[in-house]
Amino acid sequence: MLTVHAVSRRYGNDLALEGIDLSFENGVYGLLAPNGAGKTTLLKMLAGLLPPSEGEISYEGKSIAALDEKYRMQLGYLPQRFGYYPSDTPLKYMQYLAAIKGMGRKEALERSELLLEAVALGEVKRKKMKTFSGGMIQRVGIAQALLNDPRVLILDEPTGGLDPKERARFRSLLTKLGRERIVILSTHVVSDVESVANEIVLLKNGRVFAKDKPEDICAMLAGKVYETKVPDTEAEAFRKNYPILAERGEADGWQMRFVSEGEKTLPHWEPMKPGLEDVFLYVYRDRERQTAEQRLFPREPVGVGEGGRLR
Ligand SMILES: Nc1ncnc2c1ncn2[C@@H]1O[C@H](COP(=O)(O)OP(=O)(O)OP(=O)(O)O)[C@@H](O)[C@H]1O
Repeated sequence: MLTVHAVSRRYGNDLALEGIDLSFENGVYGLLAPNGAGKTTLLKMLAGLLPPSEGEISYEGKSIAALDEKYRMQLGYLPQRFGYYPSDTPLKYMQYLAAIKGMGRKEALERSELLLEAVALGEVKRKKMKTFSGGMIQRVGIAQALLNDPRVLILDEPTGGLDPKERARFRSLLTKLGRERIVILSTHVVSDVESVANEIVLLKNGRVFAKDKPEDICAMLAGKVYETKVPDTEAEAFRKNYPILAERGEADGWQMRFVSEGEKTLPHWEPMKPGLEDVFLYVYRDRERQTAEQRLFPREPVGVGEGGRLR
């Protein structure tokens, strides 16, 4: 088990994270928050690359700072940006990293080939990485994080640059990996983790806002999400009264998806099952930005989001 106990992290006088308590067992954990919320800071501390300003992180009951090398042997880490030589092939790059980790030549070659196959780069393993797309590079990053068959796998925004097919393949790889290790990944894209994470961690204002199964996180908004058609003349007032999760401009008004905290409902409000994206949008709603946006684009349709959902 990996535990975070009363951890805070400062940068100068700024407190990026405060009083973080978390524990992770085998499974997939999605660390979900908008940019700048402290995801990278938390992951770097979990990877032992950044010391907490206060508190302690321990693995199997021992401080990771004290375990040091022993912890690193159990750890796989994919940083947000990783360094490689563009003229290297993925196979050469993997073998080089395997050598650094102390693997013998034969084992390094076998393991590198196996992992490159697993991320569907087997056919291009001897091609120079400078010819690769962003998604292919990201898959090399995922493969290298698995070189030492880690018990703890930490991935910082691993799906950046992946196309929808690559994302789907990555999600199925995650599910397999999470069966026998701790997998923690950060993202600000809800659909990356909604279907595969055993638990979601939401960070807000430098603290843990929630840590729960996706369905229990969604239950936070149970009975509070509705959709309705609002005529143009009433749209402005409606937006002021209710947090809007999504809206779409149509010929006869606005199709609004919104949250109502009150007991009172209207007959033409259609109750909706809340999804993780609804909770994300609600928890991280930014009233000032929404107001400014509405002033700038008062009648612009917002469009349809991923998966055909309104945004
Ligand atoms: N080295 C640093 N020096 C000063 N402030 C930092 C440093 N690293 C991060 N911060 C600040 O700490 C806060 C959290 O940043 P962090 O990078 O952890 O967030 P994040 O959720 O990972 O965002 P992103 O996805 O954009 O990387 C931000 O306000 C950021 O400006």
